[in-house]
Amino acid sequence: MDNNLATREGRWKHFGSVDPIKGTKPTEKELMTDLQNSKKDFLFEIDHVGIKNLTYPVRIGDYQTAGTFSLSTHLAQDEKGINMSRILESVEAHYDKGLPLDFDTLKTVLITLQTTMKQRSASVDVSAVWFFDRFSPVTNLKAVGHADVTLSQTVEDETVTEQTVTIQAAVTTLCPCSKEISEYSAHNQRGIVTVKAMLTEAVPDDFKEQLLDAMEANASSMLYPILKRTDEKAVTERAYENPRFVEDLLRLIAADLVELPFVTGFEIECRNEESIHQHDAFARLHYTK
Ligand SMILES: Nc1nc2c(ncn2[C@@H]2O[C@H](COP(=O)(O)OP(=O)(O)OP(=O)(O)O)[C@@H](O)[C@H]2O)c(=O)[nH]1
Repeated sequence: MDNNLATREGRWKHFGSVDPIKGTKPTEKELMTDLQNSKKDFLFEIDHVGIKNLTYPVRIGDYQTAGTFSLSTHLAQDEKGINMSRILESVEAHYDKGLPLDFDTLKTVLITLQTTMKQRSASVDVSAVWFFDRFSPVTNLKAVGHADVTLSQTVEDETVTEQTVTIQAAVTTLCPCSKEISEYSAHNQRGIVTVKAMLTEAVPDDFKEQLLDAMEANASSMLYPILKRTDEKAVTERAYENPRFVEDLLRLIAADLVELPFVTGFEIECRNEESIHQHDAFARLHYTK
């Protein structure tokens, strides 16, 4: 074998790598131009500038999961750019085996971000799969269920000005019309429920659980990871006893959300993946208290 191929460096050169040139630009940070910090009239202030699609570990309860982050700040008219590296530094400052995915932690991240960027507002959206313990209805066997969750928050001058949570979960709906007109049986389907709730700044620790309960308890049946025969009988009969049109489910969830004191408004969409059609049925409403 060619001696040059016995080392990495030799192989790299063999495959076309070349030595770095002796450059003329500074290599020490203090001597580098800080273009982002240029000050003059740049025509417009910017509402949001930052990063998207950042994947970073988050913790929800006992489970660690992957969060997809968007983080941004305001930018004044006389500043050319933000120091983007400080966004990750602000997240890292509050990292503890994953970033705890709750509004208190997000607020501390945003205040760190706003302060280090010297801007008047900062915003975050984090989407993650929310894993939780789910027990089968009769045999009480534990397994892991999941829903999709997005937490969004904006702070201005260290005050929370906007806070929302979006939860998407799947349920069973059994068709009331089918039950009514058929000699036996009724078709059912998987319903996808999405709730975006506008929240007061103070929320109870179990705010996600309360919202998910409104979404699932009002369906014909909720979904379970493990079902033994006794569970399956209970789930099947529960669905037959609680038939729901897509409109029924939407309105019943809305009625529960109106009663939650920490919810100031909401948007709900229910979409049924129809089992007797190739299309889906859907209903959507928004409500401000
Ligand atoms: N402002 C801005 N930065 C960008 C953009 N795209 C990439 N960057 C990155 O921003 C990084 C520089 O981050 P800064 O935080 O400004 O680095 P720095 O000035 O050494 O950091 P400080 O010591 O905190 O001031 C570079 O590595 C760029 O890759 C962009 O469109 N706008």
